[in-house]
Amino acid sequence: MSRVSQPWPPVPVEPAEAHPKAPPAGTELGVHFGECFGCGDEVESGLHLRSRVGEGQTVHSKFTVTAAHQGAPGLAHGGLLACAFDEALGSTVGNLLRRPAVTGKLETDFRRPVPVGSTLYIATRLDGIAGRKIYVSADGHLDAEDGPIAVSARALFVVVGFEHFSNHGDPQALEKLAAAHEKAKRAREQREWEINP
Ligand SMILES: CCCCC/C=C\C/C=C\C/C=C\C/C=C\CCCC(=O)SCCNC(=O)CCNC(=O)[C@H](O)C(C)(C)COP(=O)(O)OP(=O)(O)OC[C@H]1O[C@@H](n2cnc3c(N)ncnc32)[C@H](O)[C@@H]1OP(=O)(O)O
Repeated sequence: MSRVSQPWPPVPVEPAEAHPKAPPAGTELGVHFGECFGCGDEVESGLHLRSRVGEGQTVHSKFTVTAAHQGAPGLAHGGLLACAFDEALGSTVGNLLRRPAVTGKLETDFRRPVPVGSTLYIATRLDGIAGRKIYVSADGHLDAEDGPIAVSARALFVVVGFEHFSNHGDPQALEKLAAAHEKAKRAREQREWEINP
């Protein structure tokens, strides 16, 4: 079977311009929800993925594989690696475009094993927009930002109304997301104050 994939994005797209209020390059992005398995600080065995805005339409994320993330002995579970990419890609869409969106399709290429104890550096870019459809892709580098690519992913996110989360999930979803957003903003201001008092 060939590794050659279909053209990407699969449909004609407009360039994805960052929202005028998108956080600038260098900004450390906070937890979007404390109970999120991908980034939440309240989930002990979660991925605790952390992200920083890069230059252009990019976000740089990283997470360290622990014993809680194993599939085969000593190796990361592929589904958890896919989760890390869903989080990194979703964070890129949400923070750079500031539009609520959910994953419609997520494709992963697993190229090298990812051992427990290694850190995956995930570089994500916005590839384009077609109406409500947002195309985004990422490479996961092993143990360094320029390390070998262990996993690549590409995804379609579909823009939804904020009511998607309260109608289909927790009725308090919007309040919980807003509270997490405020907490992340305060933490960011505190960090900036410590760096530039
Ligand atoms: C998650 C938190 C978000 C919080 C947002 C708040 C603040 C944002 C700030 C920061 C966010 C930070 C971090 C976020 C981090 C992680 C994110 C994790 C994301 C997830 O983990 S999220 C869970 C998994 N996700 C789902 O739970 C989706 C279930 N699903 C549905 O809810 C519907 O399925 C939906 C809404 C996708 C579409 O439904 P719909 O009825 O609204 O629209 P429709 O079906 O018409 O699709 C419209 C156009 O997309 C095309 N299309 C759709 N799906 C396609 C597919 N699979 N392949 C090819 N094309 C597809 C159609 O073909 C059509 O294309 P066209 O317009 O050209 O005809």
